[in-house]
Amino acid sequence: MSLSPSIVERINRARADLRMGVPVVLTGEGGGVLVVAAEVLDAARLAELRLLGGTPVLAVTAHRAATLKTPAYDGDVARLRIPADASVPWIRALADPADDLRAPMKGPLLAERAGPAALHRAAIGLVKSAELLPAALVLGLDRPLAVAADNSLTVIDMAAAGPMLLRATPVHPVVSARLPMAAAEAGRLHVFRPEDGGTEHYAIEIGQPARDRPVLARLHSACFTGDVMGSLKCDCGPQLRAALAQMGAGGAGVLLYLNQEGRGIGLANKMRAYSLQDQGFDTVEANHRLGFDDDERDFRLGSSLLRRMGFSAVRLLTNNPNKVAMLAANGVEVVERVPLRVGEGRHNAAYLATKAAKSGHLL
Ligand SMILES: Nc1nc2c(ncn2[C@@H]2O[C@H](COP(=O)(O)OP(=O)(O)OP(=O)(O)O)[C@@H](O)[C@H]2O)c(=O)[nH]1
Ligand SMILES: [Zn+2]
Repeated sequence: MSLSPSIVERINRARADLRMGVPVVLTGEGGGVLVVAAEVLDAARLAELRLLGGTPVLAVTAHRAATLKTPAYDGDVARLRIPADASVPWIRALADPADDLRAPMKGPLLAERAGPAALHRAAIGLVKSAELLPAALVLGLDRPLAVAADNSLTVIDMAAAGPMLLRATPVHPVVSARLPMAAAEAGRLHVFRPEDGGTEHYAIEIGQPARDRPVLARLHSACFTGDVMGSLKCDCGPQLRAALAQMGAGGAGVLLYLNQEGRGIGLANKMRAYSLQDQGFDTVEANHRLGFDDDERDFRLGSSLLRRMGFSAVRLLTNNPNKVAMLAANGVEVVERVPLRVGEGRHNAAYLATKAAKSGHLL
């Protein structure tokens, strides 16, 4: 076995680089490109990047391009040309909708149509998976490997990385220990670690549920604001507590606490979405203006964890039919959907109505 990092490990290293503002080199169809996450771009790096020659573009999603009133010629992606005199705040404003209403962008923005966009799409995928705004400054390189070597940059070969990014990351148990809780004294917390070095996820097992019968289960996505701070903007905190209480009362259950904050966009982006909601956009529109899909979660994770724990059938506490469908599609039978309607109030009524109207949540 080699001591050098595998492709999966290099992808994770690239995520860390991108979060710090360090460029990453992607190679594949169309040669090679240098990528910097727009959110953390600074003037010094932009100046260095310009010295390499060529015209950088900002790769954004079609959702963000629609907000910027620019056509997305590459389907789900648009490549916006960055003028030679563009400043860092100007580039950031293309990526970040915070000031869209106060200072509408001065157009017209020019989008590239020629050439492949596969590496641009990959760049967006990488910055997104690093929980940054989905926008990347991308510069085509004539000699990508030489630029990477000269500057000690991480290189990701997309031919090797692509399949890795598409598959569900395997998760492995790390430790478990007894955890008596107010809702259930017979609790146990299991920690699972993904193989790609990403965030750990937790399972709370209540009682000793039989593995050969459907278990009362909940897939709960992390919500720091609701679960911990008691936010009234969503129903997550009351749902978490009600699910544990129901499992405690019945003597058995399993609650997966999945670290997919903000439907998979991370807390910083969720707070950006909240700020847009204060400007009048609903939860789905806010995600789109930021450049995200409505829901960026990978629900395959829930089925992997359940199967890893030996469960193959569940009675699922949820109002979200996508969770039911994704479990079924990934080898966990949902014998019953158990509705979980709690915590509705003045501050979250519109949020819940939008989820029902636009995201298919059941009332
Ligand atoms: N992006 C975004 N995420 C939000 C917002 N409000 C809550 N969330 C996140 O939405 C997720 C809600 O998770 P869950 O309660 O497990 O899922 P759900 O899709 O509502 O389905 P059920 O509760 O099972 O019916 C959490 O990750 C929250 O952090 C919002 O306005 N924007
Ligand atoms: Zn919440």
